Amino acid sequence: MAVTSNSASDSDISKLFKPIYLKEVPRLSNYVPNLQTRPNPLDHNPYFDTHQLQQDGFYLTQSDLVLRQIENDPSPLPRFAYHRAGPRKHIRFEPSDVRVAIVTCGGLCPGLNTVIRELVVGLWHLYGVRHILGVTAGYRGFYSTEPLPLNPKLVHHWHDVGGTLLQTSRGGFDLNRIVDAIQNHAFNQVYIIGGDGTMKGAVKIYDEIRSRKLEVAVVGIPKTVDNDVGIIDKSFGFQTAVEMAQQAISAAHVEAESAVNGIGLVKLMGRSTGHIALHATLSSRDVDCCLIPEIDFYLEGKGGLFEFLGQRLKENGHAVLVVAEGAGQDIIPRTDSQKEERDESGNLVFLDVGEWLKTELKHWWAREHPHELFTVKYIDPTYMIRAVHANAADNLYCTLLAHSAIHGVMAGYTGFVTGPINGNYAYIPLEDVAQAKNPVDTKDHKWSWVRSVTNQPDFVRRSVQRERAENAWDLTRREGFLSGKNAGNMEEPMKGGHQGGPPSAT
Ligand SMILES: Nc1ncnc2c1ncn2[C@@H]1O[C@H](COP(=O)(O)OP(=O)(O)OP(=O)(O)O)[C@@H](O)[C@H]1O
Ligand SMILES: O=P(O)(O)OC[C@H]1O[C@](O)(CO)[C@@H](O)[C@@H]1O
Ligand SMILES: [Mg+2]
Repeated sequence: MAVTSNSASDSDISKLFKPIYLKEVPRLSNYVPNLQTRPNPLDHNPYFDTHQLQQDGFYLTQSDLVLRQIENDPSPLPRFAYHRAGPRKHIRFEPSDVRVAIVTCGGLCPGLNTVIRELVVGLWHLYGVRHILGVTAGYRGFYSTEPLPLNPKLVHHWHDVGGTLLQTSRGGFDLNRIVDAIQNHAFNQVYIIGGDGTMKGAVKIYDEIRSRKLEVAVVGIPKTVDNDVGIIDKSFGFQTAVEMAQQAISAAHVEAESAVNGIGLVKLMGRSTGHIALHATLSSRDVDCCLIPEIDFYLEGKGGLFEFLGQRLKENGHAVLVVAEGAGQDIIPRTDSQKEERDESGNLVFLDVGEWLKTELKHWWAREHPHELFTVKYIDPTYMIRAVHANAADNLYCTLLAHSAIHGVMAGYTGFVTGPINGNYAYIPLEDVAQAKNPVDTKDHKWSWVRSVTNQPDFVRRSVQRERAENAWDLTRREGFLSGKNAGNMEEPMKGGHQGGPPSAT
């Protein structure tokens, strides 16, 4: 179909479109010689209309693609396409030979049990696989515990339960012992469900399996309540977490409104990204200020948080403040040992930004208005937003994810991740997903929308000014060193540990 326009000829329009590059996903046949091809057992599945299966369109082919960038903007960045997820006419595994391992790693996320359930049920009923084992307690479970045999009857109610009934853990990634265990148990399909760290581990497992030339397919199913995995539209469990966060915000609002000069402070999960805080703020509309890791903020002085909250208290008598756990970590004073503290997976242990803000708010008020009533009600729902079962939308999402993963693996894809891109499920190279991050884009309209809803200060401009001030300081210092002048007299610029005053250059 030709694209037409009133202002340009067809050929002019076609020149506007940038080329599209296909992101190929590895296949077992790339390194396993003489891999057999078999008809898909769905051909004879009583639940599928066999006549319809023979029609074009049910089985997906190499030409079924999903575009990552559906808008055609003038930026020089290339556009990418991925193979669409779904059943293929031919598969690469004999179902009776399949031995499946399913593992969950990292923090909890609503929907984990749904994904496990749907993997088991899908493998069993769609492809007739009977050897399905759950590796317990995360990566370390491969070499430290006996796997748990799974079947549809056992997992029947799992989608109704929060957490992961296979258990999870952080740390314990011992590559050789994991791949040895995969060999010893004769697993030939490994389904790895986890977040960014888990996906990095999955890449290493896939590389090792490939270098040992094992006939083992590896698929990653991205899980993260923080929504910090890139390329895919959003991760499962995220919507449920945002919904749960509403309850905390609503309680904070009630508490704040019922007090004289009341501040309701809610801390929400979000280690390096503020998606939960941002989405909860936009959907709640009770929030006066939202602080996320992607935006620097400061407390005192012109344009600071205190000035803004003071104004809100004057106007409305109360204010609600939502803060993502990773926000402000660079300005909370910490000891040297706190600077080094890491969890078992190597993630930096954060200080409680909510507790810190609560204390600072109280000090500020006592200083500025010593004779006026003031209350801060701090709500930290932490695990309550993720230790629940998935809502309806996430349950459906988890089911489609699990089935997409199964179809891809049975077709012989490996080293891949499945997830929705622009609403269509796709197969994406594992390595790409392990590297991709998904920070909140503070330059796009969604963040502007947050600011228009809250009217909070433009910390962006301030932080840019601070950056400029620091760069200017660096330049001066370098020049000082080069010219040998004043080098020893320079003071350090304001960094972590200060009380959040505005940059001196402002
Ligand atoms: N770079 C890495 N290489 C290999 N394994 C890793 C790497 N990073 C993390 N892992 C392993 O992946 C597992 C999960 O990692 P982590 O605890 O960081 O959670 P995650 O998958 O990022 O999930 P989330 O952060 O959403 O809770 C752990 O067993 C950890 O040892
Ligand atoms: O206390 P845990 O289980 O390590 O998990 C906490 C972390 O997990 C996450 O939910 C996901 O990474 C983060 O938001 C949070 O920092
Ligand atoms: Mg992580």
